[in-house]
Amino acid sequence: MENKKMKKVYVAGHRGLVGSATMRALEALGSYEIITRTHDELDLFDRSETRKFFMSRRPDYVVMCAAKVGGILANASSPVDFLHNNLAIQLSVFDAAYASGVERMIFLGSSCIYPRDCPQPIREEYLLTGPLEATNRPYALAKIAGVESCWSFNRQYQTRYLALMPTNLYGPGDNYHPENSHVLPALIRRFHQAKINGDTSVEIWGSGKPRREFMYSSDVGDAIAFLLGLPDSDFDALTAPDTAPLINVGVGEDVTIREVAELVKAAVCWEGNLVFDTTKPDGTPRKLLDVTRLRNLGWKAKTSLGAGLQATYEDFLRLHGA
Ligand SMILES: NC(=O)C1=CN([C@@H]2O[C@H](COP(=O)(O)OP(=O)(O)OC[C@H]3O[C@@H](n4cnc5c(N)ncnc54)[C@H](OP(=O)(O)O)[C@@H]3O)[C@@H](O)[C@H]2O)C=CC1
Ligand SMILES: C[C@H]1O[C@H](OP(=O)(O)OP(=O)(O)OC[C@H]2O[C@@H](n3cnc4c(=O)[nH]c(N)nc43)[C@H](O)[C@@H]2O)[C@@H](O)[C@@H](O)C1=O
Repeated sequence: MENKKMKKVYVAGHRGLVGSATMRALEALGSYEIITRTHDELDLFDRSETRKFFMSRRPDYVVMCAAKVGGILANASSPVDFLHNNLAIQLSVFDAAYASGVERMIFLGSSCIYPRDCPQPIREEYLLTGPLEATNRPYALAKIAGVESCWSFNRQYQTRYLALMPTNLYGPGDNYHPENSHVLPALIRRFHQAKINGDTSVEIWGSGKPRREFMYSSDVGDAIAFLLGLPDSDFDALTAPDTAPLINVGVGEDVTIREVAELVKAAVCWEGNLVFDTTKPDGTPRKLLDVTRLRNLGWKAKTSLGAGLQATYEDFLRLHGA
């Protein structure tokens, strides 16, 4: 029987929300040799060190989960960091991946790269058809540059780089910072604190009317493992030089922020009133992804919002105490 060499996968940002979910999914498969570096061990801003690492370890595949990431307020208050940090990391990794002959790369974009007011659900071809949402324009532009890098390398050098556009994500090990995090971890923390303190009301940013599509991080990890492991014919078709190499990753349904706040309130078992602070930004009114392309390849998310929230709250309790 043929003894096939295990593919060596470098998961960049393996301790983050998506990176840790990717690690779980790839480790469960048992068919890859996984290599990692913490931020302290390898700062991906450093192009020369990044190139040295790639040339010495020679990964076959790369999953690019390292990025500057944050919620609506973090994006609005540190636009330079969201633009420049992401561009810097991307320049280092694309350069090193090409120089060292990486066979397949999965780059992580985000659903916020699509135009603010584009038709719903959002199809991949709506990219660059209209103005972006102001609260995350710098981050979105950096990520659009990442998609364009994938496509440009595929066109100029016949590489196989694929950009995934995940929807809003949440799950174990998320960032629970009160101001800088995304809505779900922020609300888990705030409702939990209200329960401990015996508070009778909790503040929710914005009007509660924006709609968001939420995906549990283990599902995005599974989607990454699924796409990374596609047969050559399918992966080549997704990354062919004449094709925009991007694919949406979502669950196909969304809820309002008011509805998700009610779900978190129930998961935390807290009784009280929601108070909407309309001095805070709403951001994009809606960004529901069309996931037909991914479903046609044979992948679908498994975790319901209710089950994912319960598991995430249990993880929060483990990390931050009951
Ligand atoms: N979270 C979400 O809702 C969504 C995320 N995405 C995308 O998924 C990807 C992963 O996001 P997520 O897991 O949430 O982010 P996290 O912030 O949880 O993880 C990012 C990881 O990148 C590492 N990192 C950041 N800067 C550097 C650097 N200069 N050198 C080395 N490592 C670095 C971080 O390490 P350290 O903490 O030590 O700095 C961390 O481990 C991103 O590209 C993001 O845009 C897309 C859609 C939604
Ligand atoms: C993943 C995605 O994440 C960001 O975009 P966003 O979807 O707007 O993400 P968010 O989770 O921060 O907010 C979603 C909604 O929820 C409301 N909201 C209520 N109360 C809280 C709250 O307490 N915290 C936060 N953060 N939001 C709250 C908030 O006002 C908004 O209407 C960008 O980084 C973008 O670049 C990106 O990629």
